[in-house]
Amino acid sequence: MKPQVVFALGRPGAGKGTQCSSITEHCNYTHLSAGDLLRKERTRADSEFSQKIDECFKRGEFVPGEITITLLRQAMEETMKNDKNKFRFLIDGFPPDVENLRCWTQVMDGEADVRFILLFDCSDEVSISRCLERGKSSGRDDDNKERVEKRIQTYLQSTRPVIARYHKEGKVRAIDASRSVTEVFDDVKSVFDREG
Ligand SMILES: Nc1ncnc2c1ncn2[C@H]1C[C@H](O)[C@@H](COP(=O)(O)OP(=O)(O)OP(=O)(O)O)O1
Ligand SMILES: Nc1ncnc2c1ncn2[C@H]1C[C@H](O)[C@@H](COP(=O)(O)O)O1
Ligand SMILES: [Mg+2]
Repeated sequence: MKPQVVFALGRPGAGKGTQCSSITEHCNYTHLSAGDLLRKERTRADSEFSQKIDECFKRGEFVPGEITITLLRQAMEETMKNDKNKFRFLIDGFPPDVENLRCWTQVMDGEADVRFILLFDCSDEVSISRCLERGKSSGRDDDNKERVEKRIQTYLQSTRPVIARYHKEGKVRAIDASRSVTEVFDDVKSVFDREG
């Protein structure tokens, strides 16, 4: 089966990771977080990509699409090799910019279908307050006010153009992510029920 992909995008702390975990429990989707795959690869001593990933993270730049897509592709192939029924993927935090989107289109068009984009919509205030709260226990070095504000600016400048492109194709399913986890998930479930 050709992989069926849903991208989850939204401001930092919008709840992408939280909702994606629930989706995998209720629907037959495998959750892949681009950020988590990159953070893991960054620490692998034998990785051909770790140095480049480290440089990009330190500079606050996005890792080139070639690397991120290689990791996503490996994760998808591994999942499908273990269970051929697992061909539905929920990819969280990707594509973060038009360069990564261009690369995805070049490499993956024909190999995977992008079904729709789940857009978790919330204000800057909600984004900041959730990241700061998460920062009390997450251990993530980007969960502080300065870095979150910078990540919001990057989201607006770099990720919004990606969303605009998918919007033109009628593929964006926007959800008000500022409500409670359960209320947001009710809407998420409705989207998956409708889209199949
Ligand atoms: N609807 C919600 N209401 C209140 N808190 C929430 C909600 N959804 C998630 N949270 C909490 C859980 C986390 O501590 C924090 C951020 O959620 P998380 O799912 O990690 O966001 P995210 O994956 O979109 O952020 P990032 O892009 O930074 O990884 O907010
Ligand atoms: N190419 C990339 N795709 C997604 N995320 C990337 C990429 N290059 C660097 N990153 C960084 C940006 C953020 O620091 C994290 C995103 O992780 P998240 O858990 O979604 O906040 O990864
Ligand atoms: Mg996340």
